[in-house]
Amino acid sequence: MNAFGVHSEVGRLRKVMVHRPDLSLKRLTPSNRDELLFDDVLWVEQAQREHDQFVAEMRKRGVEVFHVHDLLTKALKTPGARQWAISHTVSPYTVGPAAVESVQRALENMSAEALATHLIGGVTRAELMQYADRDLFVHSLVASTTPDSAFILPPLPNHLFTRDSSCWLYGGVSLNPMFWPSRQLETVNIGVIYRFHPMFREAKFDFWYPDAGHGEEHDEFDIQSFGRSAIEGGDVMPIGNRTVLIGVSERTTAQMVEVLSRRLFEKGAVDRVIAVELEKKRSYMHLDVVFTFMDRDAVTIYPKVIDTTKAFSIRPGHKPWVLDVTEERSFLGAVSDALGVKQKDLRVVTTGGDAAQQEREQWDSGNNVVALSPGVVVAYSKNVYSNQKYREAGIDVVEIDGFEVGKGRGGGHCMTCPLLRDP
Ligand SMILES: NC(=[NH2+])NCCC[C@H](N)C(=O)O
Repeated sequence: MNAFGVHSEVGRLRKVMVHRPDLSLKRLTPSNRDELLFDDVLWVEQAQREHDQFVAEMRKRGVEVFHVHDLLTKALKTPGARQWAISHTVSPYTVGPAAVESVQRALENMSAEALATHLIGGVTRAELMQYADRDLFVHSLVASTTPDSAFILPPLPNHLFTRDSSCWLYGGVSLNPMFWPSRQLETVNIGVIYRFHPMFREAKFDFWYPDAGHGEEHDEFDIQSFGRSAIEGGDVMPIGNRTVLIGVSERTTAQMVEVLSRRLFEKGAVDRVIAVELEKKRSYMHLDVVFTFMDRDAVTIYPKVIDTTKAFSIRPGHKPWVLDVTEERSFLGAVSDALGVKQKDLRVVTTGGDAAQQEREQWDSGNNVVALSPGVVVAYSKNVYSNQKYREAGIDVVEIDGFEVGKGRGGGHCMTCPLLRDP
């Protein structure tokens, strides 16, 4: 068995990457939380307790859990990693041309652990000055006009949602160009992990996107080339049977679905991509907030969105650069067809309660469950109406608290990046 690869949405989860709330979440304030895509500030210690509970439930069931901060610290100790991380994070685009050199030098002076902390948690001018030369002030307008407590490098609180910055599709991984500027640097950190951490360096797997190998010798990864072509892992699901579902959403463009589909077809990794169109709206920012799998033949849906959505199947065309795109009669019909389940046998469980309760629980990630094995899912305890329905449908629901961690709008599915999962 390969060390990494994700072959379904519900097969036994064996390895997963998560991010424990840390400095980056302490940086959230009422004035920056909007731009940082959080609906409120968090009580970070409580968020940590909730996250620890989530991790404990997974470990109890045999899942090997890796933390982003640990992986990044270790990766940064590999020769070349520090330089790659710093040069991809600190550019004229992030700190202004005049400060690039001094900020890079300052980060060079940090230990691997401190560097990981600040690549995730951002760095204020005051913090940076502990590591930087005084000439930073003389040359940089950015440094001169940034107050001490303001950021020279931004915090990345959405690292909490490891689902989005990268995603595994069968035997390879995609490092995703993310839609909002406030999330784009996450992919650099995650890229450092996959490129330089010994555990990944020693493993055999493909990079679906960008098309690059391990390490600095294949360095096509350039944050500044991120244009309109965005994709986020919350929209992407390898459901098995050589099929991938991808939401075309606020965060994932049709252009990028084509790019990734073509690449997966060229590499012979999949035969069919089902693209599902979602309204571009914060509450439905990704496919996985309105639709997730609970069992081989069971899904949870937010009916208001899924009942009316359009879906298209994309298959390899007659020439390598051509794609065959056909509209499906219904999204759930296409999903059952791809799974080899008769549509009438697909168990579709809707968000619980009346219309108002459904809207509230969808907002609180009631449809965003993560399966640990077929029929066993993790869900927030606050979604009482939905959880009860899942149980009535025969699903084993493991409840965790999500009062604080949920404020960024994500549940168990968003907070996990599966690294190894059975078919
Ligand atoms: N896979 C997901 N649904 N992730 C949720 C991401 C939430 C995050 N605050 C954002 O807006 O980007």
